[in-house]
Amino acid sequence: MAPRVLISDKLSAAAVQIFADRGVDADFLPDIGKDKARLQEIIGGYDGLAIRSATKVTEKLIGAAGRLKVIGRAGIGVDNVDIKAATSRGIIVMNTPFGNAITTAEHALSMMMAAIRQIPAADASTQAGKWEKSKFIGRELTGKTLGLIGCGNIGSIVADRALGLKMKVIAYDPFLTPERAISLGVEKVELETLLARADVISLHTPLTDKTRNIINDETLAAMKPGAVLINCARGGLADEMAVRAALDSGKLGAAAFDVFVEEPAETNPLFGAPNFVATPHLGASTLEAQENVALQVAEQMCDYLLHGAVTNALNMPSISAEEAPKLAPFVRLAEQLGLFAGQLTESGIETVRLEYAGAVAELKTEALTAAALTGLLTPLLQTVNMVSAPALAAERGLSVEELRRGKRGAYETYIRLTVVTERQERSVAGTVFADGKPRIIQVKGINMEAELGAHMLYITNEDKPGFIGHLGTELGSAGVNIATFNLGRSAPGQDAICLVEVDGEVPPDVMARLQAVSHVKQVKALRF
Ligand SMILES: NC(=O)C1=CN([C@@H]2O[C@H](COP(=O)(O)OP(=O)(O)OC[C@H]3O[C@@H](n4cnc5c(N)ncnc54)[C@H](O)[C@@H]3O)[C@@H](O)[C@H]2O)C=CC1
Ligand SMILES: O=C(O)C(=O)COP(=O)(O)O
Repeated sequence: MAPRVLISDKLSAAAVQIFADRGVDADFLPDIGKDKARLQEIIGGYDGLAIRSATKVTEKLIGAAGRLKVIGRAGIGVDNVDIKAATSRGIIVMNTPFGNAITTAEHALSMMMAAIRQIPAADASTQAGKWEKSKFIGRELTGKTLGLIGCGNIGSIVADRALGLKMKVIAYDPFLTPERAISLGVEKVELETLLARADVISLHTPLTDKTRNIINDETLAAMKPGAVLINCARGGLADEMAVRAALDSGKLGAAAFDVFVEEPAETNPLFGAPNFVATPHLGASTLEAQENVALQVAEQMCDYLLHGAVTNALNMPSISAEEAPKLAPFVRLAEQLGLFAGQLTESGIETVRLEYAGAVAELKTEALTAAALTGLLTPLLQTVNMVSAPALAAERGLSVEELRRGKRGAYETYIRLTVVTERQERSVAGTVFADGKPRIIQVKGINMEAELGAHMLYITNEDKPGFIGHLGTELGSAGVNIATFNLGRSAPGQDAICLVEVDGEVPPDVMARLQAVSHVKQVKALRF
């Protein structure tokens, strides 16, 4: 059955076309994002949700989205998505980090010019028949200092264009490297310096706990008198009441905002303030940007839903369409190793160590570790997948170690998973043969070669004559058919392990009889 996607915001029709071309059923309901109740009712029927900023993907909505595998944001900001809730339900959240960056940078520059030359007010006055030439005296940008708070994708495009306008550009961004600052032609400064020196300040950070209200009474007081403030990033970066007061007092010469704490902003403390310019979250709204982000998000969502390829996800490492098929058998192996160890481990796991040897070490091992953790946590948790497993493991205080090494021993490539608990260390290793099927090649240091079926018996025993016959008789007389039988031992007469695939569940009374077979130490039924 084709995957189903809901487009719940106003995406360009280009997205609908991509979904259709690639064989994904897409329902284009661009107003439903704003109808929370209706969205909640229907979301359960979809594998993918494509959004812009109007749809709020809350924990409650995610709770009703039983089938959802991917949320695609046609744009940059994902503050309207509860990523933590999505992650713990195993849903990938992806965005399109570059498609609308130029357009948004251009909007920030338009807002800067509009504010500094009072274009909206001059326009209204002129069209009202007044000719107030002396009322609208502006300021020149050449030679002025632009202070960027946040110099990532959009901030650096703004910097490039502002340098073309002969402005001096300074930037406060803790993650901007000195080398990058030099190559952009901007001076990296601390926030206090930026506030003290900038004639125009433009915000280009995401909204986080650190950036919320970064523009407040205190930072406004530290600005130059008559400074101009631009916000085309996120409402909430500036305290709107404080900005209003600064405009009223003349401390701020002008401000131009595209984004507001509450959106849609039908009323706002800033509306009507002197020299204030507003647009309704238009930063990304050009034909070019909307086509870019719609095409990109639709392609990314199709790649994931149809082939398991992951691009621009915020809660999962990227896996290209080329890598996905190479990775798939190792994902299965890693998950089986995790399931194996998870079912055998009774006490609390402290550390999980994954060793990747040979060719597999060249693949996206982060994804394989996520698959191993999925298997490991499956016996403990109801729903877990590669997206949620790393976060769930971290929540449980599990320390995860990854080692990568060249080919070693008889196998071209293998994965070994070691689980360390308070009491013991237990390892299980496996490989993928040319047929693409995973095999277990070592359990607790004992070599063997076993394919894992749906129902397995894991038996530890002493390597003594008579054991196999006795075991076979018990299973046969209980009507349990043996599909495969694999043995390994540390040395003749020493510890041995037996992995038996059986054609169905083994009843508890038969398990008890197997446990009583001579030389058996432990019998455990495992499910894969
Ligand atoms: N108005 C609109 O329609 C649009 C708004 N946006 C918004 O623009 C903002 C920037 O987007 P991008 O440049 O693509 O993001 P980005 O992630 O490329 O850049 C953000 C920069 O902010 C910096 N940063 C993070 N925390 C900081 C802090 N505490 N202080 C100073 N800098 C900090 C980061 O180091 C990074 O360099 C986002 O909030 C995004 O949602 C994006 C597109 C359209
Ligand atoms: O991409 C972003 O972060 C934006 O803010 C654009 O929002 P929009 O898609 O126009 O609702």
